Amino acid sequence: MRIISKVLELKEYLKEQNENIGFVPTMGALHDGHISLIKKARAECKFVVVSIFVNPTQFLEGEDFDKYPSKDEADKKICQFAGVDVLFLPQVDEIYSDDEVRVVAPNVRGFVLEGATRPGHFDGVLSVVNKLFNIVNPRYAYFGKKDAQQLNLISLMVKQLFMDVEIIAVDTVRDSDGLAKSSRNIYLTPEQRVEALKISRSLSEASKMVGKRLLKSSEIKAHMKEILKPLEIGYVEVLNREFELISEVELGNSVILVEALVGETRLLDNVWL
Ligand SMILES: Nc1ncnc2c1ncn2[C@@H]1O[C@H](COP(=O)(O)OP(=O)(O)OP(=O)(O)O)[C@@H](O)[C@H]1O
Ligand SMILES: CC(C)(CO)[C@@H](O)C(=O)[O-]
Ligand code: BAL
Repeated sequence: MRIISKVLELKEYLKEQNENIGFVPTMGALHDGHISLIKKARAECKFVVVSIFVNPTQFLEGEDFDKYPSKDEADKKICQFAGVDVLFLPQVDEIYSDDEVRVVAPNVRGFVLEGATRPGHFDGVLSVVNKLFNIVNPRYAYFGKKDAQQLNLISLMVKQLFMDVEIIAVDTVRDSDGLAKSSRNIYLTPEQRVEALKISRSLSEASKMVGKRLLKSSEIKAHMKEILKPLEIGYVEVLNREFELISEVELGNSVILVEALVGETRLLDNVWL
């Protein structure tokens, strides 16, 4: 595995590889969710690039940019073990300059759900993903369904900017008790971790309701909100795969999403039905 920090060095190195590149962008502190993205890329592509970059522009003032978990040595070992060809570790001052050309998230889809609690977050995500795609020039890029809105907006960017990359969505990996793996789970105390299980439970209960053909969004949301008590709920929504609100679950075309605060940690989860 080559570890490269410089943009031009990476571009030169990738030019020598005449293979389709599979790309997995991350912010590090790698866990089984990231590993499943990397494994899928490894299985499907001859050449795999992983990036680790804690992107400052997607954090709002007062968020956890300065304390975002970092596990450099463990991350390198994980990538090596998973058969990654290149680990890209760019520096902030090479990725960004003072007066930037900007990518802006769409007015509606970029400012609802996560975008409502974190206005501007998706401008930062799309800007950096755009830059990373231009640097790596991947044929396939792998993103987790856990961050469903991010996945939706990146797919939209690729389509609307006519980019030559295929976005591959990867299922959410969970702990054995159901909690979706997330780098931020390490912020949880043991008690908060137990509370956090209400999030995945609310979604599995929602799936059961749908299994019994109770499809009304309002009923599903009310039931989930009961289960989530007393957590502070960011949102509970039933959407179609185009990310539009729907009043009834459409099987094969729906996503139920939750965001809740556990202590000070904002956790996301969703189920695709
Ligand atoms: N549990 C998971 N299952 C599958 N993919 C995941 C999971 N968690 C994260 N990913 C995906 O890994 C990629 C990198 O995500 P990131 O490095 O932000 O990790 P994260 O665990 O989502 O971090 P955070 O705690 O900040 O949300 C994204 O495409 C994300 O959707
Ligand atoms: C896609 C991403 C790597 C952009 O910084 C980040 O938002 C993430 O890790 O999900
Ligand atoms: N996985 C989402 C990255 C973020 O919360 O900034």
